[in-house]
Amino acid sequence: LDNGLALTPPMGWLSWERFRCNVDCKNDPDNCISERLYMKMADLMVTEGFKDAGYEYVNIDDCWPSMERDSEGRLVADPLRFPSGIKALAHYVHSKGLKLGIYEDFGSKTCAGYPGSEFYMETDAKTFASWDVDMVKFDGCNSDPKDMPYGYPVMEHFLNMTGRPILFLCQWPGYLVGKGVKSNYALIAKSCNLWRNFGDVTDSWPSVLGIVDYYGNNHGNFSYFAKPGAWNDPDMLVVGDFGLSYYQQQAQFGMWALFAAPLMMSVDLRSVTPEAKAILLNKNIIAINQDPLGNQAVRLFEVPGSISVWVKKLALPKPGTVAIGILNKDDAGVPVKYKTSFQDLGFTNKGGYSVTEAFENKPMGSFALSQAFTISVDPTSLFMMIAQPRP
Ligand SMILES: OC[C@@H]1[C@H](O)[C@H](O)[C@@H](O)CN1C(=S)Nc1ccc(F)cc1
Repeated sequence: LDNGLALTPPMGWLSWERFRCNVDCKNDPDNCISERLYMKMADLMVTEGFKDAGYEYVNIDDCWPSMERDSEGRLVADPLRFPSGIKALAHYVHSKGLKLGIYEDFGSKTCAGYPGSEFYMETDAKTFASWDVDMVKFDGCNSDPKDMPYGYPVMEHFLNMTGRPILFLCQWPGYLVGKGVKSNYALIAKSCNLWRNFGDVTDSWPSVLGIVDYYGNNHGNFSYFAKPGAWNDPDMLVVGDFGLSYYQQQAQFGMWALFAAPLMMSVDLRSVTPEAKAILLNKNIIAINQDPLGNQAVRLFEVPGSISVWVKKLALPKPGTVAIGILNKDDAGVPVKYKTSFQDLGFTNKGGYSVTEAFENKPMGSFALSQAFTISVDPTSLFMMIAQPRP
């Protein structure tokens, strides 16, 4: 969507995967969906260095509103859980130099059964702008997927008419998967700054691999529609949660960097471990994700159940630079040894490449174009290197 926003993939924090629809503030005040939770996470994004690393959105998801709209048909935040209101919360988040995201749904109700935006899109767009909200995630539950190619552009129009720059996250293509309705990615990229095109991530390695496979298969060639202002969204990061091993957390972070995905953490920043924090703050990997060229990685090939090789073109530190990821899905004990050369990978720079391992920023030396080299990739891990063309 050409609204001047998201020129690089958005970065931030989103409550859903880690906090879900916990509305029991009476018995669980520290973890329920409330203004206190978002204010706390905003505070920690600043004090723990996430803001400095580029994370800027603090996003509310489902379950925030009252079950009833007001007499003017406007959405109202739950008064017990958001007593100050969304506008005050937005101002608090802005006072920290961050941005606030909110959630609604194209249908009659949200996925969790809260009031949806159907028949209220103009009202809701105006309400969000009046609250100084910076991003809207527009879900697709309880709606007819056939209406989405008409409805999502209309919501974008209403948001645009408010005159406030608001990042628009569409769930549109994700609801067309398996419905026999082909996604029109040209129209989607014209109407949305980012779009979820597959199922919800959960806190598990199989869930992450399912998304990786979908992106590798690239049905409808959606990866070619990624560009500044328009991004494929493989859903949240679960780095720092419970289900992934250290190396699997590193692998998700690296793969999302290669996807040019929004980097939306869904983690309790009050208890994130130093290891998980180091992954989330890895400057080298964030630079791959935020590269100004806005190219999304494609999978060159895959050995089923074993390694797959992914390439993302970069503009920095100089044109011709590429990030190369080698993902090993194999969980049978020993590392997989992968022998190749830049020529075998389809590269052509006559001077060869100088290579750095990306996670630890360790120089690997220079390789002539046809020079063979072997990479050892540990089980359920990602090896990531940056290759710069040599003159
Ligand atoms: O309720 C909101 C929640 C989150 O916003 C996700 O990111 C969205 O993809 C939608 N969503 C959920 S749980 N959607 C959903 C997930 C599984 C299901 F069987 C029915 C609905």
